Amino acid sequence: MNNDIVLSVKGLHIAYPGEETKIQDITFSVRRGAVFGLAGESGSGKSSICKAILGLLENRTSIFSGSIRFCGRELTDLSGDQHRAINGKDIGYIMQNPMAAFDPCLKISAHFSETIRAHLPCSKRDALCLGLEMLERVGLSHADRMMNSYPGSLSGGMLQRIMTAIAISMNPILIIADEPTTALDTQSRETVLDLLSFVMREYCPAMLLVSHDMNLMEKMAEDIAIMYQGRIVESGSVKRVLENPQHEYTCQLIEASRFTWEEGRC
Ligand SMILES: Nc1ncnc2c1ncn2[C@@H]1O[C@H](COP(=O)(O)OP(=O)(O)OP(=O)(O)O)[C@@H](O)[C@H]1O
Repeated sequence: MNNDIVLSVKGLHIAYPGEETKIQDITFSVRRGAVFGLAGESGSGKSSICKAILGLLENRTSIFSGSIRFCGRELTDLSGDQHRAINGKDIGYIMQNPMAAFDPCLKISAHFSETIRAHLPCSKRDALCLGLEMLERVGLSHADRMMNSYPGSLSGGMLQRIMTAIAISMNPILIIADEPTTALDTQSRETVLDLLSFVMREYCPAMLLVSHDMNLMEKMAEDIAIMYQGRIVESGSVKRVLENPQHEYTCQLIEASRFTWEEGRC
């Protein structure tokens, strides 16, 4: 086994009965301390792959086969409880929509306390101390006040930072960041970019970064796979893919991302 490989996905197939798009033959690996980018059109299957890694695909509505190995351990054989022991601790998850990631009825302190105490045998007070430290680390001032706030009273950008703080509080081996810049304005995109760069510099996890945004990929990722209609149509180093794209869809993605950021800067 190559110890440098944290996540290895091989021959993954996912189908939703009745849905036309089938996710087929997905193979890639994520190295320790490196960012692997998964880019592609909407509906090509990126979130489904993340869900498969996290054990969140429902047997009732989806059929999947293939291998997903995390630090050498096969994940597709695990029970829900076994996944829950890994998710949030060894695998941190930064979701696409920060508003949807939080329970609106629970204060931020409860979100920290629940995640940390699910994995560490510590008191509520110790969990909150760790939470406060993490909020400061991701650059949020007034951490005390924030802990006492409900998600609805905070901006999307703040919630994204808090979600990142929760994700890194357990020092995960792998972080999955699913479309972290989608639907953000240019300035917020730059902030998320700084935040993810900070996470990589300080915590050095492996990261699976899912995005349409080739600018983000260029700045963050070493290697990339491009998905189109449920398949990986091109993969390689980000430098090679950007300089010499082989698939027509890759060219469109690069062009669209250039336009988006330029548009935002006007
Ligand atoms: N729970 C589900 N039940 C049925 N079909 C689903 C389900 N989840 C996803 N799909 C279908 O699977 C395909 C892939 O969806 P998925 O959300 O994984 O794509 P994506 O690349 O992440 O898209 P986006 O970038 O818009 O988030 C789509 O055709 C979608 O409609």
